Amino acid sequence: MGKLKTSILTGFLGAGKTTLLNHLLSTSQHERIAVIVNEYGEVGIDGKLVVEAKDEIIELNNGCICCTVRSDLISAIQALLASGRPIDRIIVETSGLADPAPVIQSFVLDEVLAERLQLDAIITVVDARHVERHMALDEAMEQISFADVLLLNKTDLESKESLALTESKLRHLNPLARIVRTQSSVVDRCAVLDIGAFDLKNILSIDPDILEEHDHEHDQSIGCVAIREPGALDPTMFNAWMNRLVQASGKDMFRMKGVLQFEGDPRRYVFHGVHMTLEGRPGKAWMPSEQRISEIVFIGRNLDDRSLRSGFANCLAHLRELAS
Ligand SMILES: Nc1nc2c(ncn2[C@@H]2O[C@H](COP(=O)(O)OP(=O)(O)OP(=O)(O)O)[C@@H](O)[C@H]2O)c(=O)[nH]1
Repeated sequence: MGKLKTSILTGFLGAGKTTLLNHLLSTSQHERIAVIVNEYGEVGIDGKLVVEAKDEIIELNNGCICCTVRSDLISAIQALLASGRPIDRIIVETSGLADPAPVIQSFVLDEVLAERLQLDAIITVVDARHVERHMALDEAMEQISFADVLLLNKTDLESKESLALTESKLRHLNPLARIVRTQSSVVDRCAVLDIGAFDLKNILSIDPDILEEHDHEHDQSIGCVAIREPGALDPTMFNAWMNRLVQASGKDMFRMKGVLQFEGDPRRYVFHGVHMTLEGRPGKAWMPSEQRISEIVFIGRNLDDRSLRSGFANCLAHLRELAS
């Protein structure tokens, strides 16, 4: 029995990992792909944004796959393998704050994973617009250094000159990785899957201690606030609040994402923020039988939990009526 190909998708918060995952799933034809999605926050949004229902999606939330939920990753994959379900490939999307080294370590050191899986490549998505800012953070640097393929994404947002400069910085940090420029993470599957690029020797040359167990810590000032709320939001108030929020704290607000219930709208509203860039679009309609709940996650530096919660509450339509 051949080993099951496994790819790790990594890249800093908001770089375009889920967009890439969706692209790979929607162009997968008959392949059966098991997807493991890891999110830092206790409310998992990515699982709801992954397109293909035919594929198996395992969510590992409330912690980073590189530390708190690392053993969950190993157990989830072991359970998947033991289930005997037919699978052609595994794709693991790490949280945007994950250090890839301990994740790689799990694939090399765990006996079951090492025997049954073949780590095909580490694919790192880089946000061309925010890469400079992200490079100040260890996690982002590690994600770039360990990559076998670097997707320089969001090319639509930057000039040719800026892209060339970023590419030379990436090349300096990781001379071995192939760099592919992308918009909306659209890439030829052959450039990222079944490329057999992962090589432990390369990884050991970057980090000779990678196979040693050692504790690592994330920057303690970076945190997460997650809100789940059944009340409908007033879209005008919500948009105004978001604009004020990014003006005031866009630098430290790394990521916002949510699936929201807007007053009078039969569809979900899918919302993304990456620093100052905000994007939203209507999503799937709510089913009559399901409870409509807005979920939003904020990840950033020195987040003010109380003010985010009260800002959100101020946008609730039923409170607006009470106030007037
Ligand atoms: N302008 C532009 N926006 C993009 C591009 N690729 C992705 N985005 C947007 O960037 C935002 C984040 O994309 P995701 O795919 O959710 O990013 P992610 O890396 O999975 O985010 P986290 O899981 O939170 O770390 C979304 O609003 C996307 O629509 C691109 O090439 N250009």
